[in-house]
Amino acid sequence: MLELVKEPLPWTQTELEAVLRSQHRRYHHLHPFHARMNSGDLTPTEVRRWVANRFYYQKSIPLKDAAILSNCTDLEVRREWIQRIIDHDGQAEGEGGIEAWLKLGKAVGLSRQELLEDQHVLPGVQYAVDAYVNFCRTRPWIEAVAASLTELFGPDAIRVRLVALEQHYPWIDPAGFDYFRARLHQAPRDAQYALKQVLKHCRTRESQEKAVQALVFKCNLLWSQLEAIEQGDTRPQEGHRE
Ligand SMILES: O=C(O)c1cc(C(=O)O)c2c(n1)C(=O)C(=O)c1cc(C(=O)O)[nH]c1-2
Repeated sequence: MLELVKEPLPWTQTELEAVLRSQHRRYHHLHPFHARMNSGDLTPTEVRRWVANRFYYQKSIPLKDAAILSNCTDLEVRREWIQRIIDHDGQAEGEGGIEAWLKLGKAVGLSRQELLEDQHVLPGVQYAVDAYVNFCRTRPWIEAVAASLTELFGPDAIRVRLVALEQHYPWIDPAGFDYFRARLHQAPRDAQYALKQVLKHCRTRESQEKAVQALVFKCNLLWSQLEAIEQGDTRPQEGHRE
């Protein structure tokens, strides 16, 4: 007898948005490392480890956005999305988010060279971030757009972090915090645009579930990144090898 396989009904846009927003529970603001950062308990070594390793994420963001552009067949989306690359790279020397993160590096005692040469990048961070770039290179562009939706949750976390850094870490030059201030207006704009695209393009239940999976994947990357940073370098140090 022929059995009809019932496709699950698509979610409405409101339902899809609610499922996407509910992934907040997986976001890295809940990680113990961020909790310790916000209560002022990180040592200078741990702050530097975080800044140096997050720089690897920051500098990979334009690579993943360029990958999205290269896969995106929609001219209007490309026209908007390109702004993200400009925000990070700037349009001239001394501009852009990557430069601002280098300034944060300087404020915590890390040289440009140390950051640009990945001198302190942990294997776990490198693998996690590279997996995100690879995801955006190989998956349909709308899934990569969905993965960027962690930025729906970012501004609240950054607001709390900014106050905590200024309050608990007086040894950091506050000029280093400009990066976070810029993200407070860039991230909501970016997240709203990305959400609009996902709601518009993901109309079947299958594509909607793929979008949610992409967001979960991205939350897991951010979580793994902090796990590695929390753990620190467990490799044998130079001179201690057999
Ligand atoms: O500091 C943070 O907690 C945080 C989180 C995220 C995020 O949620 O992915 C981003 C950023 N910062 C950020 O600075 C940034 O440029 C950025 C780009 C993206 C993205 O996936 O397109 N996420 C984030």
